[in-house]
Amino acid sequence: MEFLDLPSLLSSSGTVRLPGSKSLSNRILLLAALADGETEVRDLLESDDTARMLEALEALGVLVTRLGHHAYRVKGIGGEGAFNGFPNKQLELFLGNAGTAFRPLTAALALAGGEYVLKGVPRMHERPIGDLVDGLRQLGARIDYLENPGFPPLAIHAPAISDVATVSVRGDVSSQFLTGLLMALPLLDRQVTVVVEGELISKPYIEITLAAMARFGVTVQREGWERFTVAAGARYHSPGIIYVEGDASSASYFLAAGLIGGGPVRVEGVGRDSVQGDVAFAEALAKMGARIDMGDNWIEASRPEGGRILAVNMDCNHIPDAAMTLAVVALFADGTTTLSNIASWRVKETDRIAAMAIELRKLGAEVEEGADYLRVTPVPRLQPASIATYDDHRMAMCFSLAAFATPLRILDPGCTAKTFPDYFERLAEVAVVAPVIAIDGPSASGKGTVAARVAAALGWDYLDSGALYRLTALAAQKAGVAWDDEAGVAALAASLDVSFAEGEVCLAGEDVGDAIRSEDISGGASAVAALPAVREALLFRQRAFRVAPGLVADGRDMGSVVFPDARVKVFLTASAEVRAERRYKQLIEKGFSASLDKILQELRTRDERDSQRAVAPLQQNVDAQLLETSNLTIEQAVAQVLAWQQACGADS
Ligand SMILES: O=C(O)C1=C[C@@H](OP(=O)(O)O)[C@@H](O)[C@H](O)C1
Ligand SMILES: C=C(OP(=O)(O)O)C(=O)O
Repeated sequence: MEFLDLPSLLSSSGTVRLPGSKSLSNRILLLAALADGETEVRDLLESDDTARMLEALEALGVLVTRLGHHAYRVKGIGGEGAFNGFPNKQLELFLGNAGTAFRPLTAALALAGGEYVLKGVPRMHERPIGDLVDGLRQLGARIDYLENPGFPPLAIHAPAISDVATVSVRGDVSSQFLTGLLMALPLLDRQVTVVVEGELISKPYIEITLAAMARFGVTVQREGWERFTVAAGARYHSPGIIYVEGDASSASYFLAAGLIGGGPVRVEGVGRDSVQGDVAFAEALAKMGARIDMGDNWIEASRPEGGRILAVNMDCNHIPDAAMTLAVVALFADGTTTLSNIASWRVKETDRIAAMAIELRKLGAEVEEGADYLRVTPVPRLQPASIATYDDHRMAMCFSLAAFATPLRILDPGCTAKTFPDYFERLAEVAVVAPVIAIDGPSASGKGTVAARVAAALGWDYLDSGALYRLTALAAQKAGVAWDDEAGVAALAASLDVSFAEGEVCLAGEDVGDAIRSEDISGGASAVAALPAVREALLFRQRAFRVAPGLVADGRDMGSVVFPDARVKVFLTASAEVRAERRYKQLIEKGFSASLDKILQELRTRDERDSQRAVAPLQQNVDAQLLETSNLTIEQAVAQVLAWQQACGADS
């Protein structure tokens, strides 16, 4: 599985231009398709969810022209006279996991006339749609469930339109059912009132629907949240050019980064004037201690000097998507945070209450999960973990913020494509990562000594990566896990409790420097090194050393594979003769007998093998500084690395 390893994040600041709002993009595309005239949609979100809507509209016969720079021209199919439906009347459509495509298109196609099959990804087939179908059937729609009653996939047939004037729809599972009905009603050309049954959830999304319909010339009469009436003769008319606001839910990750990492972090594209309910996330964040500044089209979040992050009890029904971000902010709070009235989380991209609880616990937090709430109690030190994302873009995005507390691995990071394909690139622009100095070099070059001393001088952590396979073999032996038990050894490798200092290698607090050099463990090291899952786990374990204030790592592939983004990369070497002499002196000092000639011979053979091997051959990378230490003392070599580090700036 694809993964992305995030190092510890130290601080945040900067500005992010938000991608277009998913909720607005898909509504505007559908309304533009149903309207008369051409609509130029600017700043459209380009992501999986909007791609599904665009594909569907084009398959239905709507002419869409891509103008570039997130602009699209949609030629509406509306016009004078009765609505005749879409040009293509018999189709199977695949709508992925896009609720904002599936629900509104179900309603529009059920009333438009035609034979359609609507499908999605397996998870979409577990997301309810029965309340919408029930509402549409009252109007005469003919819809069959192809698998489980109440769930997609659906077969839609030409309707036998009834003349009822009032229909009811349940609003307590998803507001998208009411949205879908309202958007489709102008196709009927007569007055219909929708009565909402049950407490409507996610209310601000209905405001988005009403605002979008209004931009296309249809005003819905409403009585609070209970009754909505679309008048006879209501028709969608193109507004000509329409701009899509930035996505307020996507803004939540950056605003939260502003609070957790200090900020200020500014998002552009939404602000005071937004029609999206998720701008209320800013208020929620303010309750947790953020300083929020807002303009017409921007919001900025920061942490006041010396400010703490405060635990809250909050009803999050009005911000179901952005509230997931609060659950991760809660990891940094000064007590227990409770997010309530979020039952709808259970029927979204995944069961988000369950998924959130499982993944937060992996980091060490204490979590209580209820039918419609989540309670998070943080711990002083979070632990590195591999975070599963359940094909849920928001799981990937909100958990990235936990990197302000610990390095972590995000599994399947590509799932952000649902609404935010380049999320992690944007995050990298506003987050400062823990610095790392990567020192690679041949054996006996003295890189370990230099690296450990540089780390001590800077007060940073030190990683002797060369010892890790040996340590894994030893840890497995101690735990009674066989060296060929791939999953067992990988699990141990991922959570190896090791620490390094000059001349010392500790496993669970015990110095095992000599134990890992035994012949037995050497054999174990090569056995476990052959297991792919162990290699992957150790890659993460190495990266998990990258914590504040910084890391000095030595090995053979530190700069090329493990920390390719290290700002200071050093290739530390010395002539084979000098290295042989250093090794010889070391052995003699320890009381071993040794032959200089033999050591030299062995070193040459090893150098040859290391530089010839196919995987990560030992060589100086183009971006590494050469530190030739044949004529340098250890102190001089250390001073040189420190000078390079300083030249990179204090935050490198
Ligand atoms: O109408 C919309 O654009 C949305 C409504 C909300 O769903 P529910 O009404 O199902 O809570 C929200 O979670 C979803 O991401 C988008
Ligand atoms: C619930 C979400 O999506 P959908 O539009 O598919 O309902 C979401 O984006 O968090």
